[in-house]
Amino acid sequence: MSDDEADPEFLELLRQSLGIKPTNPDEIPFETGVLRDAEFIYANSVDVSIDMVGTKTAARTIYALMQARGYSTQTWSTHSLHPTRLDGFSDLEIVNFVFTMDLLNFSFWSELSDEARYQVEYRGSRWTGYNSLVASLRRALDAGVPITTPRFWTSAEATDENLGLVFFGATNEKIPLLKERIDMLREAGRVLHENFGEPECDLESDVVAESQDFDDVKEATAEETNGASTISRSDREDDPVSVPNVESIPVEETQSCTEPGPSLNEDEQPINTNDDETNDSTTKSTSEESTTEPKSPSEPSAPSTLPPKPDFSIIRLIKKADHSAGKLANLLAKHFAGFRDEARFDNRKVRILKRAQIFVADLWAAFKGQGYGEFHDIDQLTMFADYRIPQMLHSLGVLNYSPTLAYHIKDQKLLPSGHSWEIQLRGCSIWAVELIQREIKQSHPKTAGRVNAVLIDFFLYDLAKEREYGADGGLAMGHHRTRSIWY
Ligand SMILES: Nc1nc2c(c(CN[C@H]3C=C[C@H](O)[C@@H]3O)cn2[C@@H]2O[C@H](COP(=O)(O)O)[C@@H](O)[C@H]2O)c(=O)[nH]1
Repeated sequence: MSDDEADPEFLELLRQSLGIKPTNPDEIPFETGVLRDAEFIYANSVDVSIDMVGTKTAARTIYALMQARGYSTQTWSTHSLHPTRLDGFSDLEIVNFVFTMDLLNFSFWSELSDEARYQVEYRGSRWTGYNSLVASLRRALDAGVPITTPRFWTSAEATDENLGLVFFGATNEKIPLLKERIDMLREAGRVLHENFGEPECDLESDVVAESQDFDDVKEATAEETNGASTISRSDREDDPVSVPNVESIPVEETQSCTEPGPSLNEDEQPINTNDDETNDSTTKSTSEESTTEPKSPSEPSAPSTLPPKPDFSIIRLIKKADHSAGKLANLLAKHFAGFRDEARFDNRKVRILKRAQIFVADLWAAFKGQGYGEFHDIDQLTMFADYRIPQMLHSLGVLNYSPTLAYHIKDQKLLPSGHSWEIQLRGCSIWAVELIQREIKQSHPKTAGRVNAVLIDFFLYDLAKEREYGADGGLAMGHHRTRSIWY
């Protein structure tokens, strides 16, 4: 423990002397502390500052654009690669997909040219950046590889070679930090199994409890599913929401406690590919990332076995959070080293929690604030401090850099993870989005409850993608280059 952190024993003594109830060390707080730490970083930053006039102007621009586009949680599902019920995913599959995606949602930038950089071929297009990850997960599922099933990550079949094939690219560049991604999957698989694994193989009671708890999702999505023209898999037994009663679960599944075998379960068929990916509002921004000329698929032969049992460990983790966004982010940071995105700044520990928070936010958006996505304190989440939003905020005139930092970024020099500049960029971005949010709410009081840091962040990310290569309103400067598992 360092000088700047309070001695927990001393704090406990102080609480006792003041007659305050002792705290339970196992209790997970509802507050993340990210916003408080961001304000501290902002107040002590010397190379990054926030332009107050720029912030007000940006707030006006962002509000106007969000209004004009009807930007909301619904927008998330219009991203052509994101999993949806209309695309045949069950709720369990969406939860597991989103978790896997945000477990690996980091470091996609390349030092190579646009042509030579890592790209994933999927559905006749080549995908880069974040989309390359989502495409590789979709491609693996299509091929029958249970890449989003936690139990698979620690199975004998999930060798380095097989996991490497999941992220197979169309160019000579590999996905950045491949080894770290594989380690991340294995660590998460182990932690989920140890802390949120099946209680004595009692799948039945779990499924019943989960289906009762989340009945509202069932209702909310029934309409959507009924109207779907694509093949729906909502009657799958691995879906706790759409399973009306436990009797519909095949006997082998409720009784089996054995580790997943190599056979392909009929009910875990690869996801049906929906070829219609063009009629959505975000297709433009996402397809801009893919090359125009479709290449012939040169997909690798990947492991094609699926576990016989559904894996509810992530759902159990979510349920532990009692519908609190802060608690869920804290649970992730507590249990998984790979989600513990913290740093030191000015001799103090600061929490940033980019991927833990974006997981909660993606759940919220994927389930439109209901069922697994219902969080009563979603507004306490901050923006997700990565390398795209600072770039966008700088381009909008919100963030200013000292000349040395500005040249460093412009010259595309590496910025080591944990460097003071990096923490300033991340912390000031969080605080800037908080100020933008306050400005919008102050100018438009009726938006309270409909605009928050999550939506502003998602919007800014989408805008950054739109403007990445655009001649008009293009991004003023490149992004900072930190090779990191945190974002
Ligand atoms: N702050 C923030 N950072 C985000 C995202 C997303 C994608 N979220 C989806 C969900 C809702 C949105 O509408 C998006 O469709 C990825 N990233 C981060 O960007 C970087 C990759 O960038 P590039 O190489 O250009 O793809 C990398 O650090 C990655 O972790 C976001 O939303 N917010």
